[in-house]
Amino acid sequence: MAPSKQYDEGGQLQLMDAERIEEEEECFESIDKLISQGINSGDVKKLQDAGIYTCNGLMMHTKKSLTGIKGLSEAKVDKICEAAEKLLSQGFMTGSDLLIKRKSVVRITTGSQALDELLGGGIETLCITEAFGEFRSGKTQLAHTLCVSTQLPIHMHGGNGKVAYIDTEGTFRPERIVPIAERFGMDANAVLDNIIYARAYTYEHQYNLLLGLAAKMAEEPFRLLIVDSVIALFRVDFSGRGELAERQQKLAQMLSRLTKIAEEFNVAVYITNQVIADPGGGMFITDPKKPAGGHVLAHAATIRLMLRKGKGEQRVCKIFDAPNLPEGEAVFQVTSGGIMDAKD
Ligand SMILES: Nc1ncnc2c1ncn2[C@@H]1O[C@H](COP(=O)(O)OP(=O)(O)OP(=O)(O)O)[C@@H](O)[C@H]1O
Repeated sequence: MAPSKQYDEGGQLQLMDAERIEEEEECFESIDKLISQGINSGDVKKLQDAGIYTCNGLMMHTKKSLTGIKGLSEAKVDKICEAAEKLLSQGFMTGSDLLIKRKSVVRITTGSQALDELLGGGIETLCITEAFGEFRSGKTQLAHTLCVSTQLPIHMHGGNGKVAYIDTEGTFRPERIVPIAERFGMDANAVLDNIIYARAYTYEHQYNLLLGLAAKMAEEPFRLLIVDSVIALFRVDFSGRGELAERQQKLAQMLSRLTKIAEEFNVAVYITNQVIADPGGGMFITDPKKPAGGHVLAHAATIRLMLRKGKGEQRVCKIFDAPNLPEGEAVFQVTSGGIMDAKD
């Protein structure tokens, strides 16, 4: 196994030896382990070529989709799934076991204590957090701050891991990372090296990037995936009412992929969303805006945050929907050093 990375006292990501990382990081079974269960390496390679790098990821595919992989017959797929089941204990678990599993959830600081408190500690791994709001409400600035804070060690409320950034609007600015890294006392170049970035131009490109990401996440310790914005390309590539059903179906597939990545690799998925006018909101609603993406997005995102502008550089975050967080709001501020607590 290649050497992986760890932080020194100053919070900087450093190379660490393979054994230590194996103890700490293994939350999935590599697909190579199927070979020890009698699956031939050629078939394992076919799975990898199809973007499946872990047994956990394999179990998230239906047999129908696996037999769609060139060279894998139904009989082979049955054998492969049986072998993967032996390596994993899927199926039912007790509530106590689940509680232990939930202990692996990492919460990554947003840079603002008030916002962290609202979120129960920060942005969680194992699920999707969505931020929606008007333009300039701070969604992308929060994404930039998370790019840096994810690399902090756990005891500094970071995620001790790398970041993958999919940008559909061309709004990522590496130069913004520099002052944010400096604010956290980190070396900006090292921080930038630990962010992998891709610009997506079509919804298909966006989906294919996610498939390719599994290979990287199986090899290196990632803790955050950002898609900014998740819906923009769908709104461009599908136009008009006639294409709405197809758009929602493709969007659902992509969101399902994001959920699986979150669970397979214990990463936090942070997506941004746009708002659309809500003509159904009625004349008594003061701000008739709602998140785009309809029910499909509403069901996929576990934690939904609504951002809006406050006075000056202040922004307000409201919990719009979350299974285990009380309703509430937090005020924060966008600064050159990223997201911080509001000054007054
Ligand atoms: N270096 C900086 N220092 C202070 N504030 C900044 C800095 N850079 C950006 N901002 C603030 O962040 C705001 C932009 O926020 P952001 O790009 O996160 O918006 P957004 O919600 O992603 O909007 P959009 O939908 O347009 O992408 C700017 O209006 C500005 O107020």
